Amino acid sequence: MDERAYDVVVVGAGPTGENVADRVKRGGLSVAVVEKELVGGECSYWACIPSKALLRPAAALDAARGVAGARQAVTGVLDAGEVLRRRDGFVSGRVDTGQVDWLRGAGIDLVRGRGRLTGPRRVEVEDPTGARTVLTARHAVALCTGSVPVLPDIAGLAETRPWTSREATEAEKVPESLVVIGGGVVACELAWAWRSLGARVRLLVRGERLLARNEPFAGEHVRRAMEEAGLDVVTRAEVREAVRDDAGQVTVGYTTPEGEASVTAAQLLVATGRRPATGGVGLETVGLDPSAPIEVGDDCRVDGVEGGWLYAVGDVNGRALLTHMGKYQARACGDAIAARARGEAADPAPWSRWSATADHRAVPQVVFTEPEVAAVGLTEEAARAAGMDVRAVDYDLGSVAGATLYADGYRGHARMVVDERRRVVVGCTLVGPGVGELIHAATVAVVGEVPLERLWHAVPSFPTVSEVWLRLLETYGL
Ligand SMILES: Cc1cc2nc3c(=O)[nH]c(=O)nc-3n(C[C@H](O)[C@H](O)[C@H](O)COP(=O)(O)OP(=O)(O)OC[C@H]3O[C@@H](n4cnc5c(N)ncnc54)[C@H](O)[C@@H]3O)c2cc1C
Ligand SMILES: NC(=O)c1ccc[n+]([C@@H]2O[C@H](COP(=O)([O-])OP(=O)(O)OC[C@H]3O[C@@H](n4cnc5c(N)ncnc54)[C@H](O)[C@@H]3O)[C@@H](O)[C@H]2O)c1
Repeated sequence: MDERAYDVVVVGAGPTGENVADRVKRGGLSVAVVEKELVGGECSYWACIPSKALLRPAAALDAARGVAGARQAVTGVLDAGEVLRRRDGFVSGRVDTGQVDWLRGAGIDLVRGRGRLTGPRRVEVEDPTGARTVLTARHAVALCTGSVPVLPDIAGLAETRPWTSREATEAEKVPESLVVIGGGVVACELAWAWRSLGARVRLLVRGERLLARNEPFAGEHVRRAMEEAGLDVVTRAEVREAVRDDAGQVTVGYTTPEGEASVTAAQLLVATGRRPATGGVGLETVGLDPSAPIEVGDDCRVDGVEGGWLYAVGDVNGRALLTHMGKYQARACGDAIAARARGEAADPAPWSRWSATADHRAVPQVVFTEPEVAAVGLTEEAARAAGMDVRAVDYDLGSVAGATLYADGYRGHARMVVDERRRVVVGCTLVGPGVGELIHAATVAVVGEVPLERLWHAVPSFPTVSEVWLRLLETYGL
């Protein structure tokens, strides 16, 4: 068996693994990345990139339709074939040559195959032909294996061969109709995308509202827009069973407080969450329980491993399932590995460069529905649950001058959550067309713990939608 030694071995070449490898290489260490599928990971080929490519044309069309004068120039509907072709361009035919070239250029070795820990600092890789290579790591192994979709235990569901986010982002044809189980980000974005391309869509949501992790008004705005677009949203729906008939149609039976109901469609998408991809990675060979979540510190070093050489970074540690947060963790972790290899302690104290501190209080996220939902930090409810004395300040985004210019009849809402003891912003949620590009200002305020009195001097330009900051501060009482 081929055996090679490196300073660092990274398992998984998604955005997280690529960034860990990049940082340790910049830190002067040799590094190999193991990848079983495509360099670039889920994000590049079946998640962020193709889903946003599917959603962007509808947003562009809505933007034009929202402005008198431009509206009259838009007389047709989306060209679904062109949208799918554009999406295909972004995933490069699911060939990873470009990303492999980047790895090579950065001096990072790629080992294709499935990686598995077989003991301390040891990773065995099996390639598709069955050939095995052993990689040993002088300093660290970083598991960056991502996450996999969860299929709930519903009678008949697996036999219907439902779409997960993979099939829903790579489909080559618009289904005539689609049932979606779930009310989170994947469900909302992909329901919206396929509706915009012409599918009849029904969303079956178990809870009371869409996007339940966000401020309640976020889901309410999105639901209203969906219903206006002819998308059917059923809340408090408990799915009982699913069956696909000989003609290929899927029927899903569900129960609501009003009674039993069913829906038949050409396709079914299950979007009920994701779990860390820890299956078969050999955690038991290094003394960890493979059925338990991997516990890590803020430098992503795994707790309970003798010698402290194992790290778990990105989706696999379950801290914040977002590409930008995986990359952020990768920068902290990669720099910590490189510093420790130089003999430095690299203490992951809060806000040090070796700590992913923002994971706890300042995770930004944009949901690319129409309206968009952009949020960072804590919701009012989460802040109260954390024991903070907070005040939520609300403002109708549609009455900001910049918003009225941006779109006729602009509808949106903003909430700023203020920690009253420290008089700093701990959370912000914006809902409305184009708000995704506004959220970074809030992220800076939250991470910087900027006192409101100083924030007052951050003057937003007139007439931009960002003037909502002035209005929020005035509403607060400044
Ligand atoms: C539909 C959808 C849309 C999304 N949209 C967004 C978005 O707009 N913005 C955002 O920030 N996040 C988004 N996300 C989340 C984002 O995709 C993930 O947070 C991100 O991909 C995590 O990166 P990662 O590198 O940790 O894992 P992944 O991207 O999953 O990469 C893990 C890699 O490890 C490889 N691997 C796994 N096991 C092994 C093994 N044993 N050996 C070798 N290789 C292995 C896999 O093949 C894969 O390439 C979306 C997710 C979904 C499902
Ligand atoms: N734009 C973005 O940033 C973006 C886009 C897509 C995905 N993501 C990330 O991917 C991750 C996964 O997204 P997701 O939407 O799959 O997960 P999620 O956890 O956000 O939502 C899961 C949904 O499924 C429902 N659900 C769970 N079990 C169910 C069951 N048995 N029956 C019916 N409904 C059930 C939940 O109530 C919830 O509505 C998220 O953490 C998100 O951060 C991000």
